[in-house]
Amino acid sequence: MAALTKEQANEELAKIRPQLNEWRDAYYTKDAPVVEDNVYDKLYNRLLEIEQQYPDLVTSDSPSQQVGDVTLPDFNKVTHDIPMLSMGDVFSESELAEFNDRIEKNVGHEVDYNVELKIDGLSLSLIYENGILVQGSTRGNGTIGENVTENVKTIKDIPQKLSRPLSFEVRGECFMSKKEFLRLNQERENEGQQVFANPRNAAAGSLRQLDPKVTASRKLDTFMYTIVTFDDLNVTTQHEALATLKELGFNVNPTAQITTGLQGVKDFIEHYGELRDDLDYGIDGVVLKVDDLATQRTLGNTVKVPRWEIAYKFPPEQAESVVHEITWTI
Ligand SMILES: CC(C)(CNC(=O)c1ccc(Oc2ccccc2)cc1)c1ccc2c(N)nc(N)nc2n1
Repeated sequence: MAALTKEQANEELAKIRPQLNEWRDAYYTKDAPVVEDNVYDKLYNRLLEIEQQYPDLVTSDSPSQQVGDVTLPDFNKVTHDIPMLSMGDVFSESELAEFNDRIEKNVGHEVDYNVELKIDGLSLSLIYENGILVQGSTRGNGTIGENVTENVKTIKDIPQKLSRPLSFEVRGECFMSKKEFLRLNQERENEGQQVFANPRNAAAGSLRQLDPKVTASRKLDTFMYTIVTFDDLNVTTQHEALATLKELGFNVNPTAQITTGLQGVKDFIEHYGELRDDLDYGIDGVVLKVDDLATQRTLGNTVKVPRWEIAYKFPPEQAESVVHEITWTI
């Protein structure tokens, strides 16, 4: 970044902070985005860049100090003993290479990555006691989320009773398929109701419902991707964790692959960048996770994001008709 004087940094931050806070409030509390994710992400990364250069300019109301959604006042709140982290994100292969270099320098050798599609939904935590689902919650701000247990019990691909009496927490993404999104919006249009802007907002608006019967009337799905406590499971890699989740009856996205170094990652990104419009669920990128869990623990996490994973973000999807026009024009 071109070096800013402290004065210039202060002026730019004074403009960026309220703009990001306004966009975030609309995105989380009203379930309706006012800008595309990549516009928000780019300005947010600019804020982080400047705050990194001048840490004493960070203010408590800066968006970098509040992670994730603001929980609505009318939901019971839950505290996440282990925070639900968000993800650092990159937009180019050169930034991917920088991430990989940082990892290899830190651990001293090449690492395997488990590469996964980044599902464009909302993060969900499920807690089981002796194999029984006892709590479902949203990420909220990462530490305090919303209790949506009764709503989660209406989601058909979430097991209410596991095949083994395990007591643990699992996390994943709750999403609405494109097919269900179109059906729901058609129904709302027929009833003269406001339609949802995109499947992510439709999923958020359906899960964060005070009336579980409304949630039950919407077809929500999940892809689970994290077992938070591994002690009583002999799982040593992220890839094994996904296989264990599937074996226990959770819905797991079938595309995850282990790759060594970056070439496999780039192939995965190219492959699913092309397949994206044909998938029945929204993806907004690809997530690289250091596959070995002990290495993940060595690398640790910052306050907001794990150091051992990164999200490579795709450009925003556009309405089908617009994409065809642009293709023919080119
Ligand atoms: C990686 C993680 C951020 C989950 N992981 C965590 O939330 C998490 C939480 C505490 C962790 O460790 C801690 C333990 C104790 C204290 C603090 C952190 C580690 C990871 C994430 C988030 C969104 C994802 C998404 N949309 N799609 C896919 N495919 N994967 C995703 N993965």
